[in-house]
Amino acid sequence: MIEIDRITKMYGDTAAVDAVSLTAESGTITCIVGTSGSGKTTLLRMINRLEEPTSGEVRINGDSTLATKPHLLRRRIGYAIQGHGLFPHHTVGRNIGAVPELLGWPKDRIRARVDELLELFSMEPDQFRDRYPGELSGGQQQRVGVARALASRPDLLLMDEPFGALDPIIRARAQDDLRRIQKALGSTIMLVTHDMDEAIRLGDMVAVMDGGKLVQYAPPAEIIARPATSFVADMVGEVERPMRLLSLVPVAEVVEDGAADGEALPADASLRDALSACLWTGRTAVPVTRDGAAAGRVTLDAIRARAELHA
Ligand SMILES: Nc1ncnc2c1ncn2[C@@H]1O[C@H](COP(=O)(O)OP(=O)(O)OP(=O)(O)O)[C@@H](O)[C@H]1O
Repeated sequence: MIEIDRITKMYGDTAAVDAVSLTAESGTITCIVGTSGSGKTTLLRMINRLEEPTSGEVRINGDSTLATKPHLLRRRIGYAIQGHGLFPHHTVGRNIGAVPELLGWPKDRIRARVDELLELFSMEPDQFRDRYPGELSGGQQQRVGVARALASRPDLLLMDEPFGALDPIIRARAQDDLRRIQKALGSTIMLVTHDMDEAIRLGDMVAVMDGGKLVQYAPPAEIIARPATSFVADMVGEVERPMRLLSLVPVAEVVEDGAADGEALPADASLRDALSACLWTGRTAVPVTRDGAAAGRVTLDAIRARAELHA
């Protein structure tokens, strides 16, 4: 569990981060979202003490980060930034194994971990282990950067706009990969982004920052349905709220008995996908499959009911 307790950073008379408190459960993703200058990066960098707080503290599994020397703390906390920061003259394998090497892991354990991570990130170890960063695409470099941050099984992974440099299609894939890998490894992640879509898509919890203050800390569905301030509402975007709500609900939640014509959707597709399928085919229901077998249908009425605000 990560507890951020009234943490503040002053630059002169200005609070870049103003008494922010939040608790993140282990094994979850927390997305910190806000406009430029709202204090997101400063908040993130106070967690691994790249910035020292003016006041307040952070506890990781109950221990204050102030009790550990910063360089030792940073070995327990992974850090991935936009542009990945790989060592250009080291192979992919050495890049990923950098922190385990610092921690003195035996060579065969490092090698096994590097291969395990490459496989998780869908990069064939034999093909990629000995390449140099310059021989990879931008998306592959970014994956190696995240793999490196995860290599020592850190208590916590901090990510600052990790997908900022990727084009939209690769970015969506990178987000899906991160979600899958986070679930597989049970990692705890805090991720900074200025993109509300990314925060909603990735976060178990979303922390919205404005002018150094935490203005809302809630699950994505609540941020969309009940924005705490007009700033949060603006970030969510009024017109897009119904579509955003639909994108959070799997078809499985509203599937009903019965048949429908047309191409079936898997039960883990979102209601946004189902709506799109209905509109595109001009039908009022789409069939649903689970593990390849027919599982019923989802109707336009059921989708509509979930897109309306019940606030
Ligand atoms: N070293 C510093 N000295 C003085 N002011 C600083 C310093 N670092 C950050 N600030 C100020 O603190 C505020 C918060 O900055 P921060 O980088 O945390 O914002 P951010 O939300 O991450 O923005 P961005 O998305 O643009 O990176 C800004 O007003 C910034 O100018």
